[in-house]
Amino acid sequence: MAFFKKLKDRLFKSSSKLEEGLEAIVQEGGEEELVEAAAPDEPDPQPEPEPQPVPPAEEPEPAPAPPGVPDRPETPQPVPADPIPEPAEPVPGSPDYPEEVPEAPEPEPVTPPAEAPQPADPMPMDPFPEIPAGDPMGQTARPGILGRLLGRGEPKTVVRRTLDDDMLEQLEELLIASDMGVDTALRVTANMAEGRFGKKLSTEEIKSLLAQEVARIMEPVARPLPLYPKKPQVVLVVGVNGSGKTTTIGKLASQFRAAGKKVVIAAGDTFRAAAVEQLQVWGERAGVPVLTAAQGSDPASLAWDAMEQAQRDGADLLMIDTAGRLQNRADLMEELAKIVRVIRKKDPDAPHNTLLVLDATTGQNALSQVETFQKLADVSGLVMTKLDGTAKGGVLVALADRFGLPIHAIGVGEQIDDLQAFDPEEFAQALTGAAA
Ligand SMILES: Nc1nc2c(ncn2[C@@H]2O[C@H](COP(=O)(O)OP(=O)(O)OP(=O)(O)O)[C@@H](O)[C@H]2O)c(=O)[nH]1
Repeated sequence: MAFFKKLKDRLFKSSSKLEEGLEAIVQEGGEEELVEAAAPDEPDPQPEPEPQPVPPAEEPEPAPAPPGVPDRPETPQPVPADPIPEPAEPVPGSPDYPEEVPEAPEPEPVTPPAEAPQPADPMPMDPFPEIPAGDPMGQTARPGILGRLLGRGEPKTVVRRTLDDDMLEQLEELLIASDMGVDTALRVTANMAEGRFGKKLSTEEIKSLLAQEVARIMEPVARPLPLYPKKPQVVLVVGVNGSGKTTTIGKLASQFRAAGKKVVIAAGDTFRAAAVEQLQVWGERAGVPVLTAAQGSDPASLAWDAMEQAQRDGADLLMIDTAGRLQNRADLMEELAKIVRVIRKKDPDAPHNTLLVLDATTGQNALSQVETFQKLADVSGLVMTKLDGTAKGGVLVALADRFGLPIHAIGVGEQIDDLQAFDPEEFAQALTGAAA
């Protein structure tokens, strides 16, 4: 599936929440204006995003689905029960002459007719029939008809609202409610307003401005996991229990393996049998060996063994899962520090990456998790999971704005291929619902 479509589909909760909010703000104080209908036969620009796979190997994506759906022909209007009185009797045989004179108007209050009656000659009130694909009628019809069929020439309206203090305040509130955080929401709205104060804006224009601002903030942090010419490159994976560490390790392992890399996983949360089993399942799925140790044994000792095996096997990548018990931070800090001390005996530069896995559904809580884990470990980058099915996708903007840590990937589902490289523009469009 095209990356953009997938992300947009999966982020629909965040996007629809923002879209609805923006729509409501503009409708509230806006005025309807007449606009020229856009020429529907203009070429629709369809940028083809080239998503960067998380591992270095290119994962070709099929062309994305068109981001915008062209205007559908007008929905057929049910013929009013009381038709417009005809000034004169239509002549039988004339195009206006109805084939059957109805006995009496039959209102259908519950279900509209599947197909509105189609008198021989279309009148202005007639529903416009759909043009079947390839129907030459669409080519040969009179320009007026074609224009009408395609919606051209129809008077269209758009609601625009003047950007004033009230509207700015509402926008700020909406962005805060979308988990962007107060500071980021203020900065984003201020930037959106710059040079536009007192101007009239439609929902689509605001969405597009918002998407630009979001993309600008996200651009510097969209960085794939850096790969070093080190064997093995050690990736320590940290995060609270349930954030998606195991799943992310499995997905990453699978992608790296598909890119031709040799991967070893160490199940470093030795206290939780379920966590180890889960990692073994993912290792199997990814076709990658998972090193485990007896329950309750020292994770640092497992890390040492894993380092030895990875070196022996000539592995490119060693991913070490860790415990996520924040209840006892001192213990966790010591455990992580010990793992690092031990692997540094084998490679003074290890771990080369310390990935913090965050769960998007926790919203603003993700910010405090970053702060906590930065104290516990030397976090080098983030993976944000569960962006599908949450209305809290805005937290990623707050994270980028506040910490500037690289976002290496995002999780958009529970399947093995549901880990995507982070693309700031596509994310911004998916989040705001702006057209590409
Ligand atoms: N929808 C969705 N679910 C995810 C995603 N990533 C992980 N999950 C689910 O989140 C739950 C927790 O994921 P785990 O990978 O087990 O999390 P963990 O951090 O390893 O948790 P512990 O094993 O408890 O330490 C599982 O049910 C996963 O299927 C994602 O991107 N989207």
